Amino acid sequence: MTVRFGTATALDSVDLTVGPGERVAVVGASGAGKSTLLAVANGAVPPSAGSVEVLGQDPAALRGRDLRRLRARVGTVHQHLELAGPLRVVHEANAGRLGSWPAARAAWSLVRPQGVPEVVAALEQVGLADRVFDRTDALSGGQRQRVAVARLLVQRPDLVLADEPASALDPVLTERVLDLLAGLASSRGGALVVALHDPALALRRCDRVVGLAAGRLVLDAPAAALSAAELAAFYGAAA
Ligand SMILES: Nc1ncnc2c1ncn2[C@@H]1O[C@H](COP(=O)(O)OP(=O)(O)OP(=O)(O)O)[C@@H](O)[C@H]1O
Repeated sequence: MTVRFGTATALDSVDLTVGPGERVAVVGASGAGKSTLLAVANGAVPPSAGSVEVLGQDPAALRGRDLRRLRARVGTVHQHLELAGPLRVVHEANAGRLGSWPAARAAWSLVRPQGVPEVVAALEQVGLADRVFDRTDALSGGQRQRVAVARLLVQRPDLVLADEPASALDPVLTERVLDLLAGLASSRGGALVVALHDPALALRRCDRVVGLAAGRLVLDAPAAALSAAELAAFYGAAA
């Protein structure tokens, strides 16, 4: 599959299959195409050429309820955290499951938050249980990142996509968040695909590493077959 933005080719003839239960790190220099790959996988960006199947379905072929059902099964932590400013943390966390609620319940939840115990349990896992009714625009970058992870814990997707999910976190929280995302995917028998800039983290937390350079898939290997030094060199070579 190929993705072009105007004259720029973000992904160039990338052929990749991720199976259930896999934990895949996506590595590569800035601009290599990692975010685009994840955006294709969650159906946000359609390929310019070729095809994409997400959980056995082509998102571009789905409309209405079928598309909402597929979206409810895919959880994404975005690199640039798109948390809506004036919303409370509880609403942001609940956004993960709006797709699986009837429209009336979703709307009512903005007035009187629904499912608060599950939200609190998810926030507890990321160390933010005391911020449930705070505004998201009052949170630090790392706290926002953790709210985004809590949103996925509430959503319980079958496929977990994460774009630098721990970029604003300290080392302890980084490990915790990676644990949670991997656990979430494996508890549903699904896959985790995570873009990471830290080679050692990629090797420690994932069982497969795919590498992109200028939109091309140039590495696809079991983590056990790679060393951190080799991966670090890959970043350097791809820059
Ligand atoms: N919406 C867009 N419009 C135009 N070009 C885009 C768009 N999104 C991405 N690109 C281009 O596609 C290429 C791949 O970008 P992408 O964001 O996927 O890289 P990345 O590996 O995630 O980088 P980073 O590590 O810096 O986040 C880049 O050259 C980028 O400029």
